[in-house]
Amino acid sequence: MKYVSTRGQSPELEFEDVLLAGLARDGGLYVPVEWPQFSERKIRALAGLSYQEVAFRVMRPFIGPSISDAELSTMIGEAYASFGHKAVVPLVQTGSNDWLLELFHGPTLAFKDVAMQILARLFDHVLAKRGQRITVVGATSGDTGSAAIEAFRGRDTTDIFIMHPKGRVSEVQRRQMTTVLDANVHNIAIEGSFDDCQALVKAMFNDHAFRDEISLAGVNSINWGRVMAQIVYFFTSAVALGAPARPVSFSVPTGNFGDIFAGYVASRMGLPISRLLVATNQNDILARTLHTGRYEVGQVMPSMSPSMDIQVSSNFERLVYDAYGRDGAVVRRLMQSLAQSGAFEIDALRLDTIRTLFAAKRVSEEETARTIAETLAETGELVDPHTAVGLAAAKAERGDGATPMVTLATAHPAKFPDAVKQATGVHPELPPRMQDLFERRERLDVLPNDLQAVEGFIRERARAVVA
Ligand SMILES: Cc1ncc(COP(=O)(O)O)c(C=O)c1O
Ligand SMILES: N[C@@H](CCOP(=O)(O)O)C(=O)O
Repeated sequence: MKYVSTRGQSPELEFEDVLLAGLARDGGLYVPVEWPQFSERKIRALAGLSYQEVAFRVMRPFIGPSISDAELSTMIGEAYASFGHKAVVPLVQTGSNDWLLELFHGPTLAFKDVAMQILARLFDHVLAKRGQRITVVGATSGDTGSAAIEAFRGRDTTDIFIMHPKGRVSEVQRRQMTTVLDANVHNIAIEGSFDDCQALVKAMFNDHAFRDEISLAGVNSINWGRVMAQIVYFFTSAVALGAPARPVSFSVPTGNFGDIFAGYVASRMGLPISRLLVATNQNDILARTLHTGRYEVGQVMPSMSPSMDIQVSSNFERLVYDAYGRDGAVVRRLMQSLAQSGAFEIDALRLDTIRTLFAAKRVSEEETARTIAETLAETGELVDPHTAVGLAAAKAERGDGATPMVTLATAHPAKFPDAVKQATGVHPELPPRMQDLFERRERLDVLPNDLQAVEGFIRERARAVVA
């Protein structure tokens, strides 16, 4: 499989190079040149397989022959061995045709573990083969960072620098990152928002001299490997609910558009998905875009679902690229407009195409709190605020209920204890292995939202620096 940049001005790359490249050198995001196709027969054959077996079959077509079947199987087996549930991502029924897909049974209690655990192993495999070291730099609103740190800690091939917005992640999220004291782990609290952190990552990728000097790599969902691994659970859950014979809808709590884009890819691969519901909190740029066609960046408003406090939603570029017939020149023009004026317009024709699969709903803070309380009362499930955003959107948009509606439960409630306690009076407990999280020592550095300052800090500490 070859990969192209959404901006059309970078050379085509093979999987292993895309994995290490992160952002394309023209500023675009990599996507496969074509979507692998799963016929009805091939989808039917997934029924009854383990999560690991489905993961192998879904990811295999995206990964080149340089990684053998045996190597890939081993990596998948190791990646999911640490999950706290045998099904890896269990489906829980919450209504007559309503389901929660629990994606939080990994080591750091959020859906990011599903991709990050395999991504780190793929990185290690490729780097060991090439005798190469890299410097991973990531931006987080709380969950990507902890999952990445957990997956990459102690690895010889990698230094990892994670930037989070100072004071804007939950205390559990912060401590999950800052109490990991391995020498290759570096936490930076940026004086700014998640969007500032993400803009810094992109600016570092676009600073080609710096990028080459430190062998920069990315683990945010700009990295195709992240999206690829997230496609798997759309397949496992849809097949469990009757696909290919029966279409399924998904409500996806959305920020950076990576998770829901994985659902879109599953649909392009042949999985019968009836609706993909973009569920946003009050930071509703995506809901506004799907309603009006105008993608316009506003001020980030802190919310009780802080991991989705995002205005610049990276992966939307991948959807725009497809919607415009994979025309890199159009994407370049739209992204230039975004950089210059903070907005771009999608024309009516493309918007209609997007709306054939996607719908969107903004969920207020009040609705989120109410949904956490109602879900506990009606189903006995304690859900986190991000999942509650998905549930509230699903309830509002589910129509006559004839199609199964799967809401992605993206984080464990114990990551956001204050919001959950306030809504329900119940304090969600961390699993026993994390009970001492609040007693562990923290290590982090605070830096201004300034590219030079951050690059200087990384240059000083990264071991992959070319002298
Ligand atoms: C708990 C949680 N839910 C939902 C999201 C949104 O996912 P995405 O950014 O892939 O849209 C995030 C972060 O991105 C998250 O951490
Ligand atoms: N919500 C995310 C933000 C980064 O998203 P990513 O999927 O692009 O890594 C987080 O928790 O950090």
